[in-house]
Amino acid sequence: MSMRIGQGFDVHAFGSGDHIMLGGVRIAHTHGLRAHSDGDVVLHALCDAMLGALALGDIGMHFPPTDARWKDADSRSFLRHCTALIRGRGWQVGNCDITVICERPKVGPHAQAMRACIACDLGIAVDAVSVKATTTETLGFTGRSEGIAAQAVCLLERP
Ligand SMILES: Nc1ccn([C@@H]2O[C@H](COP(=O)(O)O)[C@@H](O)[C@H]2O)c(=O)n1
Ligand SMILES: C[C@@]1(CO)OP(=O)(O)OP(=O)(O)OC[C@H]1O
Repeated sequence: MSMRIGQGFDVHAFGSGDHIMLGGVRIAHTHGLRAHSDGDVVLHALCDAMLGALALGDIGMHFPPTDARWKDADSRSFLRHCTALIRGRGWQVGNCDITVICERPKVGPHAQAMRACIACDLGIAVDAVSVKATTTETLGFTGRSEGIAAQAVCLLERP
Protein backbone atom coordinates (compact mmCIF):
# COMPACT_ATOMS: atom_id res chain seq x y z
CA MET A 1 0.00 0.00 0.00
CA SER A 2 1.26 3.52 -0.85
CA MET A 3 1.01 6.31 1.68
CA ARG A 4 1.35 10.10 1.64
CA ILE A 5 1.25 12.55 4.53
CA GLY A 6 0.25 16.20 4.70
CA GLN A 7 -0.10 18.91 7.31
CA GLY A 8 -2.16 22.07 7.46
CA PHE A 9 -2.42 25.15 9.63
CA ASP A 10 -4.92 28.01 9.70
CA VAL A 11 -5.87 31.00 11.83
CA HIS A 12 -8.95 33.21 11.91
CA ALA A 13 -9.45 36.30 14.05
CA PHE A 14 -12.50 36.84 16.21
CA GLY A 15 -14.94 39.51 15.07
CA SER A 16 -18.54 40.35 15.65
CA GLY A 17 -21.12 37.58 15.80
CA ASP A 18 -22.80 35.11 18.07
CA HIS A 19 -21.46 31.79 16.79
CA ILE A 20 -18.53 30.13 15.07
CA MET A 21 -18.27 27.12 12.77
CA LEU A 22 -15.68 24.56 13.89
CA GLY A 23 -15.28 21.22 12.19
CA GLY A 24 -18.63 21.73 10.47
CA VAL A 25 -20.40 22.26 13.81
CA ARG A 26 -22.15 25.50 14.75
CA ILE A 27 -21.08 26.60 18.23
CA ALA A 28 -22.71 29.51 20.05
CA HIS A 29 -20.02 32.00 21.12
CA THR A 30 -19.49 35.57 22.24
CA HIS A 31 -17.82 36.36 18.89
CA GLY A 32 -17.78 35.18 15.29
CA LEU A 33 -14.67 34.48 13.17
CA ARG A 34 -13.64 36.96 10.47
CA ALA A 35 -13.27 35.28 7.08
CA HIS A 36 -14.34 35.31 3.45
CA SER A 37 -16.07 31.93 3.93
CA ASP A 38 -17.77 30.69 7.12
CA GLY A 39 -14.31 30.82 8.76
CA ASP A 40 -14.16 27.17 9.76
CA VAL A 41 -10.51 27.15 10.74
CA VAL A 42 -10.59 23.41 11.49
CA LEU A 43 -11.83 22.40 8.05
CA HIS A 44 -9.45 24.85 6.37
CA ALA A 45 -6.45 23.29 8.13
CA LEU A 46 -7.69 19.81 7.21
CA CYS A 47 -8.20 20.75 3.54
CA ASP A 48 -4.63 22.10 3.44
CA ALA A 49 -3.33 18.85 4.95
CA MET A 50 -5.15 16.80 2.31
CA LEU A 51 -3.99 19.03 -0.54
CA GLY A 52 -0.46 19.07 0.87
CA ALA A 53 -0.29 15.28 0.96
CA LEU A 54 -0.60 15.19 -2.82
CA ALA A 55 1.24 18.49 -3.44
CA LEU A 56 -1.95 19.96 -4.92
CA GLY A 57 -1.36 23.48 -3.62
CA ASP A 58 -3.44 25.05 -0.88
CA ILE A 59 -7.01 26.04 -0.12
CA GLY A 60 -6.54 29.61 -1.33
CA MET A 61 -5.47 28.32 -4.76
CA HIS A 62 -8.57 26.14 -5.09
CA PHE A 63 -11.03 28.62 -3.53
CA PRO A 64 -9.56 32.12 -3.95
CA PRO A 65 -10.66 34.65 -1.30
CA THR A 66 -11.13 37.11 -4.17
CA ASP A 67 -13.86 34.89 -5.69
CA ALA A 68 -17.41 35.93 -4.74
CA ARG A 69 -18.55 32.30 -5.08
CA TRP A 70 -16.85 31.50 -1.76
CA LYS A 71 -18.30 34.45 0.18
CA ASP A 72 -19.85 32.98 3.36
CA ALA A 73 -19.34 29.53 1.84
CA ASP A 74 -19.95 26.40 3.89
CA SER A 75 -16.43 25.03 4.41
CA ARG A 76 -17.82 21.49 4.27
CA SER A 77 -18.13 22.06 0.53
CA PHE A 78 -14.34 22.72 0.43
CA LEU A 79 -13.71 19.52 2.37
CA ARG A 80 -15.95 17.46 0.09
CA HIS A 81 -14.19 18.93 -2.94
CA CYS A 82 -10.80 17.95 -1.49
CA THR A 83 -12.14 14.44 -0.78
CA ALA A 84 -13.24 14.15 -4.41
CA LEU A 85 -9.85 15.41 -5.62
CA ILE A 86 -7.91 12.79 -3.72
CA ARG A 87 -10.42 10.02 -4.50
CA GLY A 88 -10.16 10.90 -8.18
CA ARG A 89 -6.44 10.16 -7.94
CA GLY A 90 -7.04 6.80 -6.25
CA TRP A 91 -6.35 7.92 -2.68
CA GLN A 92 -8.40 8.04 0.50
CA VAL A 93 -7.75 9.44 3.95
CA GLY A 94 -6.39 6.74 6.26
CA ASN A 95 -6.67 8.92 9.34
CA CYS A 96 -6.39 12.54 10.39
CA ASP A 97 -5.52 14.27 13.63
CA ILE A 98 -6.56 17.86 14.32
CA THR A 99 -5.61 20.21 17.15
CA VAL A 100 -7.68 23.33 17.85
CA ILE A 101 -5.81 26.07 19.70
CA CYS A 102 -7.90 28.56 21.69
CA GLU A 103 -8.90 29.50 25.21
CA ARG A 104 -12.62 29.59 24.36
CA PRO A 105 -14.85 28.02 23.31
CA LYS A 106 -14.17 24.74 25.01
CA VAL A 107 -13.92 22.24 22.18
CA GLY A 108 -14.27 19.04 24.19
CA PRO A 109 -18.07 19.10 24.38
CA HIS A 110 -18.27 19.47 20.57
CA ALA A 111 -15.44 17.14 19.55
CA GLN A 112 -17.60 14.08 18.89
CA ALA A 113 -19.98 16.03 16.65
CA MET A 114 -17.01 17.47 14.76
CA ARG A 115 -15.48 14.01 14.30
CA ALA A 116 -18.76 12.63 12.97
CA CYS A 117 -19.18 15.53 10.55
CA ILE A 118 -15.62 15.28 9.22
CA ALA A 119 -15.77 11.48 8.93
CA CYS A 120 -18.97 11.82 6.90
CA ASP A 121 -17.36 14.28 4.46
CA LEU A 122 -14.21 12.17 4.15
CA GLY A 123 -16.21 8.95 3.76
CA ILE A 124 -14.24 7.18 6.49
CA ALA A 125 -14.92 5.77 9.97
CA VAL A 126 -15.26 8.15 12.90
CA ASP A 127 -12.46 6.36 14.73
CA ALA A 128 -10.07 7.47 11.96
CA VAL A 129 -10.77 11.14 12.79
CA SER A 130 -9.24 12.75 15.88
CA VAL A 131 -10.21 16.23 17.14
CA LYS A 132 -8.52 17.60 20.22
CA ALA A 133 -7.79 21.00 21.71
CA THR A 134 -5.37 22.95 23.80
CA THR A 135 -5.07 26.44 25.20
CA THR A 136 -1.78 28.32 25.08
CA GLU A 137 -2.04 29.05 28.79
CA THR A 138 -3.14 32.66 28.03
CA LEU A 139 0.05 33.30 25.99
CA GLY A 140 0.08 34.81 22.50
CA PHE A 141 -2.83 35.76 20.23
CA THR A 142 -4.83 32.68 21.04
CA GLY A 143 -4.12 33.23 24.73
CA ARG A 144 -5.48 36.77 24.44
CA SER A 145 -8.57 35.32 22.72
CA GLU A 146 -7.92 37.31 19.56
CA GLY A 147 -8.55 34.30 17.35
CA ILE A 148 -8.45 30.55 16.88
CA ALA A 149 -5.70 28.46 15.29
CA ALA A 150 -5.96 24.88 14.06
CA GLN A 151 -3.44 22.38 12.81
CA ALA A 152 -4.10 19.12 11.03
CA VAL A 153 -2.12 16.09 9.95
CA CYS A 154 -3.56 13.64 7.48
CA LEU A 155 -2.37 10.32 6.10
CA LEU A 156 -3.52 9.26 2.64
CA GLU A 157 -3.58 5.62 1.58
CA ARG A 158 -3.75 4.01 -1.88
CA PRO A 159 -4.21 0.25 -2.21
N1 LIG B 1 -10.37 25.35 23.69
C1 LIG B 1 -10.09 24.27 24.45
C2 LIG B 1 -8.89 24.15 25.12
C3 LIG B 1 -8.67 23.04 25.91
N2 LIG B 1 -9.62 22.07 26.00
C4 LIG B 1 -9.41 20.90 26.88
O1 LIG B 1 -8.79 21.28 28.06
C5 LIG B 1 -7.59 20.51 28.29
C6 LIG B 1 -6.53 21.30 29.00
O2 LIG B 1 -6.07 22.35 28.17
P1 LIG B 1 -4.64 22.99 28.48
O3 LIG B 1 -4.36 23.96 27.40
O4 LIG B 1 -4.78 23.62 29.83
O5 LIG B 1 -3.66 21.87 28.49
C7 LIG B 1 -7.18 20.05 26.91
O6 LIG B 1 -6.41 18.87 26.95
C8 LIG B 1 -8.54 19.82 26.27
O7 LIG B 1 -9.03 18.56 26.68
C9 LIG B 1 -10.79 22.21 25.31
O8 LIG B 1 -11.67 21.34 25.38
N3 LIG B 1 -11.01 23.31 24.55
C1 LIG C 1 -11.41 29.67 2.60
C2 LIG C 1 -11.14 30.89 1.79
C3 LIG C 1 -12.22 30.92 0.70
O1 LIG C 1 -12.08 31.97 -0.15
O2 LIG C 1 -11.25 32.11 2.52
P1 LIG C 1 -11.30 32.36 4.11
O3 LIG C 1 -12.63 31.97 4.64
O4 LIG C 1 -10.93 33.78 4.40
O5 LIG C 1 -10.27 31.38 4.79
P2 LIG C 1 -8.68 31.17 4.62
O6 LIG C 1 -8.27 30.21 5.69
O7 LIG C 1 -7.98 32.47 4.66
O8 LIG C 1 -8.48 30.39 3.23
C4 LIG C 1 -8.55 31.07 1.99
C5 LIG C 1 -9.75 30.84 1.11
O9 LIG C 1 -9.57 29.65 0.38
